[in-house]
Amino acid sequence: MDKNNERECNEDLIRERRKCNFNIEELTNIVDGGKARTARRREIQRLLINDPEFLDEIPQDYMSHEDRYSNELRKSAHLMQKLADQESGHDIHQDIGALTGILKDGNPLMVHLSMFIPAILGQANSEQQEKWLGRSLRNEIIGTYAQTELGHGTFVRGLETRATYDPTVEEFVLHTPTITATKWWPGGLGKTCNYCVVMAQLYTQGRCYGPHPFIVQLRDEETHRSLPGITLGEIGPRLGLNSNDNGFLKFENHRIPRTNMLMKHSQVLKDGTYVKPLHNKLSYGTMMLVRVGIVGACSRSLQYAVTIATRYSAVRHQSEIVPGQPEPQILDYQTQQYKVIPQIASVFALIFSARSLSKIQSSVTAKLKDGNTDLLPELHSLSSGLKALSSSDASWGVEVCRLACGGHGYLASSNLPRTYTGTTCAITYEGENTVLLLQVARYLIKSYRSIGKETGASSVSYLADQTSLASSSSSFSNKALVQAFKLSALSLVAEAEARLQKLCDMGQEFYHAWNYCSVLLLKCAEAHTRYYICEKYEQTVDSLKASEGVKNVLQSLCRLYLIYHITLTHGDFLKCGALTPRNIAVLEGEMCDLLAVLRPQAVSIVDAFDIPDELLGSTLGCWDGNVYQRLYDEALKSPLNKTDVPDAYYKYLLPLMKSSL
Ligand SMILES: CCCCCCCC/C=C\CCCCCC(=O)SCCNC(=O)CCNC(=O)[C@H](O)C(C)(C)COP(=O)(O)OP(=O)(O)OC[C@H]1O[C@@H](n2cnc3c(N)ncnc32)[C@H](O)[C@@H]1OP(=O)(O)O
Ligand SMILES: Cc1cc2nc3c(=O)[nH]c(=O)nc-3n(C[C@H](O)[C@H](O)[C@H](O)COP(=O)(O)OP(=O)(O)OC[C@H]3O[C@@H](n4cnc5c(N)ncnc54)[C@H](O)[C@@H]3O)c2cc1C
Repeated sequence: MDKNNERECNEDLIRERRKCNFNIEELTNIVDGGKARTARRREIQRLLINDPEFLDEIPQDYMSHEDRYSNELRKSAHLMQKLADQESGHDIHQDIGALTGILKDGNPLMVHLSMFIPAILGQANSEQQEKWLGRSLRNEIIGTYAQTELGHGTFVRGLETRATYDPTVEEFVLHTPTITATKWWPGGLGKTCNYCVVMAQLYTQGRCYGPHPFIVQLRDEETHRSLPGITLGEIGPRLGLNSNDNGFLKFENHRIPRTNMLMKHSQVLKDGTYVKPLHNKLSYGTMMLVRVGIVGACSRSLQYAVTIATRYSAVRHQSEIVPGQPEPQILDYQTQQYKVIPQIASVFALIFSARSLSKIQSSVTAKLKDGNTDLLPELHSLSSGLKALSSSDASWGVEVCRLACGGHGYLASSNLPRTYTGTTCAITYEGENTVLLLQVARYLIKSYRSIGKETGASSVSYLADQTSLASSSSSFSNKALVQAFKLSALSLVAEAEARLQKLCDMGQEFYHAWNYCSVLLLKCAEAHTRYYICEKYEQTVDSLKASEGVKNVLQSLCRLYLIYHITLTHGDFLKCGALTPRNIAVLEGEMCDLLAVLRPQAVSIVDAFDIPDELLGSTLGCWDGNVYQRLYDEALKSPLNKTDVPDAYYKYLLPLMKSSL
């Protein structure tokens, strides 16, 4: 689509784009993380969208279960080949964002890329990397990450798969002792992968040392047949991601060499001696890494959904605001603005916190190389909290965007249903959100109780700021609003700690008290993580070197985000005295003003997300706004439209209609 050719474009969108008062390209660079990143993303996307191999012969929704898998595997393999053919020197994980939308519904090689290779990088020692890293990067072997079992996903310590060391032959025996120990869910496990990293309980010298990672060959490298002692299969249709072959796996006393235990952090020596790691949760490192990646992935899903909803809201006319006047664009309704524009604001919140988290991760990783694990709990807490809030915010945001598109948003061709199912899964996988938030709460309570002890953990240093509890601000600057979030989080943590302590003082065991307070603890974790996001948003926008137009747009979006979230949880702000009822009323009024300020810029802001139509894949969100013709053309692709009278009519309807004659 030639974006300079206005003749092919819907008139409403032309008018919207003429209202733009900022430099779109500059904002695109901010979204991508710099000019060079924008250029790289565009280079990759051009490479992909001009390649006919990525086209589907028929829309996926009309394909059989087998054909969907096969079609997506075809494209995934082609994509991997294409990326491998690219000039070297690029980190493929940096480029993952650019690939959003090219593979449509959970591709079978995703976990190879996002977990198997990172597991080798993070858990294998240098000899093991020598053996498996190059081969997996060259796609000579394809792997997955097999941790979850039928009986246990959340509680990793409860996994039942066993890896028992046999020093006489220097091998581990992998075994699935019960039905509930069957590995269940890993992406690509069913039919695609020939290797995997398995998390299994390590037994040596008669003792269990807990879950550890092992690399296991599953299928013959020539015939692709499952190896003896291994049962593999696919788990069946899911809410979404149905092009993937999420699988199951059972071991029947399957033997692997000792050197297949991934030994970067802990080892089993030839005689069976266990050498423990520097920190006993280092074997959970792959999960932590992916949680960081999920924050960025959620921001991208939301960019897709809100681009579709905003453009559609500009094109769609319905009802009337002024009686008797022409039907307005639905984007003119304040309630529609309230659906869509906070989601635009949310995209930037997620982008900026993803970037901040990624920086922290790099510095923790660098420290780990020197044997320093001090900041691991901080990273665990932040990555858990941000994974949880980003996935729930984005899932809710995508759903709101679908609702904002009325009936057409329910159509597969809008690409909103698939964007939703491809986002909501992140609430569950890689650590179910409630469970991760309770991990954050655990860290908060522990930190609160150790106030005064220097831990170097900056995300919780505010818990020591007891004086701020008593002060409510009369100023409404963005900084002051962030302070209100801080106060709200601090007061919730203080309240939860006091409640826990009271229950313990009354004679309850700590773990029962914990469970009894867990709804409040969840709120603490959410408030703490929300404060983190708001603080990063405010700081990033404040310190941004940008033109006045871009800065103004981002300031307004940031302010909208702060006020929107205050209004959603205003009870917490009132309860701790951070804000008064009058303050809340004033802020609610200001929120509506901000919606009006941002409304004329909305289409241009989503244009700055710069998502090519071919990747957006939506009849409602295309750049030219030619919505109705596209909806009609897509409907014609339904196989039911091949004939005027379907066979089913003769088989079922005709006999029914004639039965009473
Ligand atoms: C690389 C680019 C990536 C791009 C990504 C793009 C998008 C991705 C797309 C698709 C891929 C994803 C597919 C999905 C794959 C999966 O789902 S894999 C399976 C994931 N499974 C989970 O996440 C399981 C969740 N459960 C857990 O993580 C743990 O069981 C638990 C943390 C909930 C509890 O562990 P447990 O061992 O029972 O510990 P506790 O007793 O609760 O706590 C003891 C202390 O340990 C601390 N801790 C726990 N985890 C960590 C950690 N990772 N690091 C540091 N510390 C940790 C915990 O805070 C406790 O500390 P204290 O004793 O000091 O309080
Ligand atoms: C699309 C998809 C892809 C996946 N891919 C992979 C993969 O590649 N590899 C892999 O190993 N796994 C994978 N998984 C599995 C995934 O990681 C688990 O489903 C997830 O960790 C949740 O575990 P669970 O299913 O055991 O849920 P459960 O823990 O059984 O959760 C059920 C309910 O119990 C609650 N609950 C559980 N424990 C607690 C607690 N301690 N406190 C309070 N509430 C609790 C939860 O909050 C939830 O409401 C995938 C899952 C999905 C949906």
